[in-house]
Amino acid sequence: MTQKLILASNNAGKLKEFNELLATVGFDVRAQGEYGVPEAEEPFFTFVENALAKARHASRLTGLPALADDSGVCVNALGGAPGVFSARYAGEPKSDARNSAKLIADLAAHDDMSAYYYCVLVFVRHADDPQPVIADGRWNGIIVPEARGEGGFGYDPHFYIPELGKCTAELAPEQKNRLSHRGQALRALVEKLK
Ligand SMILES: O=P(O)(O)OP(=O)(O)OP(=O)(O)OC[C@H]1O[C@@H](n2cnc3c(O)ncnc32)[C@H](O)[C@@H]1O
Ligand SMILES: [Mg+2]
Repeated sequence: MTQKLILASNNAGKLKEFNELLATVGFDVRAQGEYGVPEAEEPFFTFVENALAKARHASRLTGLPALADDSGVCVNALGGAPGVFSARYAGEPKSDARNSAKLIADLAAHDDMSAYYYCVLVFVRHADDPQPVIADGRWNGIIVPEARGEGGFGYDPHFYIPELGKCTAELAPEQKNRLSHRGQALRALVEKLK
């Protein structure tokens, strides 16, 4: 029997990627929205604390194991911003387009466009699991002002990978999953669960 797993996210882009990434792993993956779980608070200043809060919240409300992702884009010239604040960088309501526009505007006076995507995944077997399983991944790139590509989500039209000559929104889903911060973190997490 496959084990049910709640994905503690309301981000459609992430959910799509997790469904692709987890397709081969023996879990019956359900989005927290299917269970009426509302968005968790993300009050912390570290990715890992926010991911743990999201995982525990979803697990507590469903009674099922949960996997949460906290991620963001960290720009070196901005001291790592927007970082944990990536989803709401341009304020509420969340908007990928406004977040990207703010990032480009903030970088206008800078020369160093280097950045990285960072992702922490936290898996809890139950809400009070004292041994959450944690894995992370990082993907280096360059922020470019001109949007390129239709794929992915978030900052992907502006996140350029020099080795590929493409922005991450121009990659096929399998290629993004193979290389991304999220793909790296998920493969590391699955190894730990074996
Ligand atoms: O908390 P949940 O419900 O999972 O959804 P969220 O969008 O609020 O997720 P986060 O709090 O982890 O914020 C992550 C943000 O970082 C950005 N981001 C993370 N991974 C990305 C990726 O693969 N491609 C583009 N942008 C990404 C994007 O703006 C996300 O909204
Ligand atoms: Mg969030």
